[in-house]
Amino acid sequence: MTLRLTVIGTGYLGATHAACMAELGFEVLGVDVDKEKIDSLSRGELPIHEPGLPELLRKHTESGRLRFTTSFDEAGAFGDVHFIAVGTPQRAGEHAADMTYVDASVAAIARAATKDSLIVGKSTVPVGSARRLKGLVAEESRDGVTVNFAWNPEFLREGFAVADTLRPDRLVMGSDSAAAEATLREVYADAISRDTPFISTDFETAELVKVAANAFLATKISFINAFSEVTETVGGNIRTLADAIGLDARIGRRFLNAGIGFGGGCLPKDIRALQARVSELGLDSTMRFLNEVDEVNLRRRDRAVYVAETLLGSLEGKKVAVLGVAFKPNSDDVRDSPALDVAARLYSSGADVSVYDPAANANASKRYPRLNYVDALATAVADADLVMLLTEWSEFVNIDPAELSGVVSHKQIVDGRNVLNHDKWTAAGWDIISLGHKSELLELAAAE
Ligand SMILES: NC(=O)c1ccc[n+]([C@@H]2O[C@H](COP(=O)([O-])OP(=O)(O)OC[C@H]3O[C@@H](n4cnc5c(N)ncnc54)[C@H](O)[C@@H]3O)[C@@H](O)[C@H]2O)c1
Ligand SMILES: O=c1ccn([C@@H]2O[C@H](COP(=O)(O)OP(=O)(O)O[C@H]3O[C@H](CO)[C@@H](O)[C@H](O)[C@H]3O)[C@@H](O)[C@H]2O)c(=O)[nH]1
Repeated sequence: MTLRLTVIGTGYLGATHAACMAELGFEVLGVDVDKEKIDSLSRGELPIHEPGLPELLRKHTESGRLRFTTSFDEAGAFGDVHFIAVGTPQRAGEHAADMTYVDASVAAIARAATKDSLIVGKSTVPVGSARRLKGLVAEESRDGVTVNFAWNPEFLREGFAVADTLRPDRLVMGSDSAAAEATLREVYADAISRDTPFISTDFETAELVKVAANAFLATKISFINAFSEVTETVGGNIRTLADAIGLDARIGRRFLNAGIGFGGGCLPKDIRALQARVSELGLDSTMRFLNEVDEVNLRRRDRAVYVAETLLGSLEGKKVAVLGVAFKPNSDDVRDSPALDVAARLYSSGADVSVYDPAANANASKRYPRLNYVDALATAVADADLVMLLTEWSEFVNIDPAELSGVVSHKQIVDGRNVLNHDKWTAAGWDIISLGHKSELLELAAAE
């Protein structure tokens, strides 16, 4: 009989996992404590922006293969495998991860399970959590019901979440049970049949693989961004530098795009949680370099604000058009978004900030309601003293500068993501300043 799956937590990760598992042929029940979200998903309406996901959600809610509930009792009676996909945000005022939601959801589903089943953690957690949670499951599960436990970290990227889930580049599971491994191999049979590497290991390795991957990616971005501080001072082309080192197969070109740095619901909080966890383990200096990774990253945002302030003399009363506030293109996610942070800081310094993002305006306006959100690029840039491209949506990368030329007050643009063609913009009479590049214009403005 085909396995029945539940996915507990139906946010960016859980909604994707649930719909993709339905696409693979499983009967799936999504569970969340957020009733509004569950109602929306039950109607086949996706409350987030994720390319390809609305179609899958509609298809499988219509077919009945994918349902949603707020009831753990229903989930406990239904599921053979329960995936945990709830949030592990940074604790307020601390670096450590908040495990409240994971603990609560694992305990709740262990209590509710009325048949032998497997709980599989997917959320990103501090090392040592899985072994502790396995103990919690043993305490909470009912007499006569065997509830097994495994850890299966998730590596999907927002914007590519569907493809990454249906065609992952690797599968990692931590467990101490052959039965748990056999069940997860059944869940992932489709990917395994295409020779996707399936790494079966212990709990600690599985948990660490996840945070190590994100720490490495964050380090790679801050590495190139640290060099961008050098090229901003001495000259040189940061993109050519990245291309040239990226051609060394040991280094690779991906994740060497300099700009305003990384954000989102994962990399920033995960490097901080990793540092906090190793400090708890008494290894205070082991991950100290991640402090620097974080610092370099945050300095990029300072740089973007500095460039705007310097070009405009003072921000007071100046009109700045911000293009993009999502933490990356093809997403509506503004968690720890560098772009939104910069926009908010420009506003705090007195600028009149017009924001246009193809998908993230609504989420951004919940966080910073005072910015002026508009629903078209042309409206955002109208009469602007300065245009700042902060998230590299293709709509912005492909702008024809001639089309904006008559619309703005001053033809000056800051490329916060290093994606615009300087020659094209300069030929159209624009002053263009890219983060990571030395600029005479900026030096002149700073000297004034
Ligand atoms: N977003 C990603 O791309 C991604 C990728 C890999 C791993 N992760 C990890 O996955 C986890 C979830 O991330 P996310 O971005 O989907 O977060 P999210 O905030 O979008 O979703 C979390 C969901 O969990 C729900 N929830 C909270 N407590 C619950 C409970 N007790 N029972 C049921 N539902 C509950 C919330 O209502 C919310 O809908 C995090 O640990 C994150 O680090 C995320
Ligand atoms: O060269 C680069 C690449 C990325 N970024 C920025 O880095 C952030 C993160 O980008 P990305 O990693 O593509 O997005 P996420 O969806 O947050 O995915 C990361 O975090 C997820 C949650 O843990 C993991 O599952 C993924 O594997 C991991 O890539 C974004 O702000 C990007 O703009 C750069 O500044 N330069």
